[in-house]
Amino acid sequence: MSGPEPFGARLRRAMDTRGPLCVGIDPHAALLAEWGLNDDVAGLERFSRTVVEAVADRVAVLKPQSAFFERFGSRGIAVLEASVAQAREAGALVVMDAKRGDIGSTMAAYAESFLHPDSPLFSDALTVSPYLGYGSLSPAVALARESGTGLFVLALTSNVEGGEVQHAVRADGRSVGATMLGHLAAENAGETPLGSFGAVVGATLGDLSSYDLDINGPLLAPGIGAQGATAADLPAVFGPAVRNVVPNVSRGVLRHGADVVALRDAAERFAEEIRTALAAA
Ligand SMILES: O=C(O)c1cc(=O)[nH]c(=O)n1[C@@H]1O[C@H](COP(=O)(O)O)[C@@H](O)[C@H]1O
Repeated sequence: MSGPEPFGARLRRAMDTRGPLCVGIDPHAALLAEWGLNDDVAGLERFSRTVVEAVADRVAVLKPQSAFFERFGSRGIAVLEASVAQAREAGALVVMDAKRGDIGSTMAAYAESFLHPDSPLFSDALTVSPYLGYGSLSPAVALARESGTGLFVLALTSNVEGGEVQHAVRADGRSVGATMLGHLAAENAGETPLGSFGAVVGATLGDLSSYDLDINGPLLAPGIGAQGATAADLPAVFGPAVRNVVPNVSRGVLRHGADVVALRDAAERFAEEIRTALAAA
């Protein structure tokens, strides 16, 4: 019996048809103010609905940042549920950015919250932290395989503080970040056209040629726009793995709101810069 189509295959198709851009839905209080919205549930709802309306029918991936919804408690979560459903309905894949990570039994509950088809927050993929040990993620890996969803595992994050953990060198001489990439390569072995278990690798990190980024899975690359990286940096940072990169832009697009057309144009400019960079790679 064949199960649901795996996330990696669905993502590859979306990237090939729509381009690889991921737009973040990050309703910062400062952005709500810039958009002329109140920092309340109505403002949150309007913000998220506008972003979804502007880009969910054209970009491959939308990535809501759960923290900005959790800030408003249960009513914020209700807005998040609606945003996920609307974005998926419009044909975008949704990566829930909740960065979950815990011991096995609790991890299983986190996984069910986002990756079980019956969950109100069911998403196409979830960001997870492997820093309780990669093996602690195994319930999420198992559920993702079953439900045709994916994971993005924090491997080499875009923030400078990440280095003290991710660049730390283990007794076997490999860095922690490289070890996470190795686990993901094993997870994705033999999958075509692309595995479902991705890594988060910041676009801000400069030359990564000392890392083996060939994990046969997607590389979610935040850091373009507000954090200083550009689309033109992608080939130099990612080398041959650039064709599996899903570049994320949040504030770089969102600061152009509150108008649907302005947001759409901003996303299109980033998408075009990414196309140009990849064509030259
Ligand atoms: O997992 C992530 O998405 C993530 C990982 C990382 O290493 N760095 C990083 O910035 N992010 C997220 O990516 C988004 C970046 O937003 P902007 O800097 O506004 O484009 C935020 O939602 C961050 O939480």
